[in-house]
Amino acid sequence: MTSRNQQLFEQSQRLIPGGVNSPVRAFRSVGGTPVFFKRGKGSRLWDEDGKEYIDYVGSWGPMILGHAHPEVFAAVQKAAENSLSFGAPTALELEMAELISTLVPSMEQVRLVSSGTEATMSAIRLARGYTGRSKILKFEGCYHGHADSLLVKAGSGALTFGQPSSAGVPPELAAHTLTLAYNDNAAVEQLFEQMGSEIACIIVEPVVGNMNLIVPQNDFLNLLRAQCTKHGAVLIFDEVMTGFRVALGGAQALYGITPDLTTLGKVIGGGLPVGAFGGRRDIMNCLAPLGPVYQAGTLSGNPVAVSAGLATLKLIQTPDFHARLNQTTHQMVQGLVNSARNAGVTFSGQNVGGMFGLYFSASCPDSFDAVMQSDKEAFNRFFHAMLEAGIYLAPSAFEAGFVSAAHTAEDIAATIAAADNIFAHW
Ligand SMILES: N[C@H](C=O)CCC(=O)O
Repeated sequence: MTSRNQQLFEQSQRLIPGGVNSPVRAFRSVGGTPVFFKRGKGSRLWDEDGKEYIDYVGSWGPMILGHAHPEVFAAVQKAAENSLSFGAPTALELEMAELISTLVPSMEQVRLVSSGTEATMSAIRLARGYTGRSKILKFEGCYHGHADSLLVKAGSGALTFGQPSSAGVPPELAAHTLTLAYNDNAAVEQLFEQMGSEIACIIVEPVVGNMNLIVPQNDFLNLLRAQCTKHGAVLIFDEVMTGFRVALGGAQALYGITPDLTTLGKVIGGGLPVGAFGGRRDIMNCLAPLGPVYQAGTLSGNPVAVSAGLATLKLIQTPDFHARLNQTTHQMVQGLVNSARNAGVTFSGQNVGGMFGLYFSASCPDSFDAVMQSDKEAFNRFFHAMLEAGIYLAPSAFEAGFVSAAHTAEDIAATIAAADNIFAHW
């Protein structure tokens, strides 16, 4: 009998390209039918066929409190009663800007947008406008949303489908995007030596979550800071994924580095579409209406979305929130690593706070090349076996996973037990 998931996917493919509204949802690299979800509560999801899952995708990061948190829901309801949108300033967005500036002090000024892509795209334009330079530097396998300048050697879905650069990006524009290997200090130094005065900015995921999970090594982030300062380039930390997740103050607080600009998304909207970019006042003052860099948005600072974000940000400030999230995530990852080791399966894993990476390789990769060498077929097999067991992992070997505060000891034990069973029959 055809399941409702399958029926919905067949119908969707007729009306929506690939049947999905974002490519990574399509299960293309892992194969099979994407799951159509109907309901979520805490750490759990239910699909259209009524099957229950423990969720480690968390809507790709925003659901740090789990699904349908009552306080977030109440805040949304209250805001919605006053109107869904004004297209004008509100006290709520001021409250959000104040909170962001307090939690992420490098963000002296903030502008709200509606997605991570808008945040990074705007930050790049601002960096170019501020410096009067055109070239930008990004790192292979890092993904900063789908704006033209940033879809060059990109991670996430672009990498999952084997096309890390996109058709439709004019070559003349892509030529302004320079790419180097993440964690390659010598290459960065050499590039800045050769053409530092032409580079407007470096944009980097301080912990990469779009080519699986890669952590910065050998003082990489410090080196980026030093090179930008020396050559007058703007350092942009793309904290869309890491912001409020790896630590309350994001990766910049965890590693003690101050970027010039920061981009935020995901957790800041608590599951509704909010993004933000911000940083040094002198740079932010180049934005219209004060300065010559134009950036705008009809729904920017939307009151309903901002209220979900504010409620979420308030709840994650409770003492030990991030320490507990880190501990839960670490226990889950180590459980899977032990389970594979006991069965003699080549597997590794690591986490930074509530973000984790699982790899079918002997050790955790530290570069794009190392990730590419991991066993993708083994990942796909593991993914499907876990899905069958009711554990929902990201449907790609190139995406980080996420744990929420709603994940319980029972969830972790059930996840490890599922992996024990899978690896025992590997
Ligand atoms: N890695 C992407 C965002 O962070 C996954 C979400 C998407 O592209 O739909």
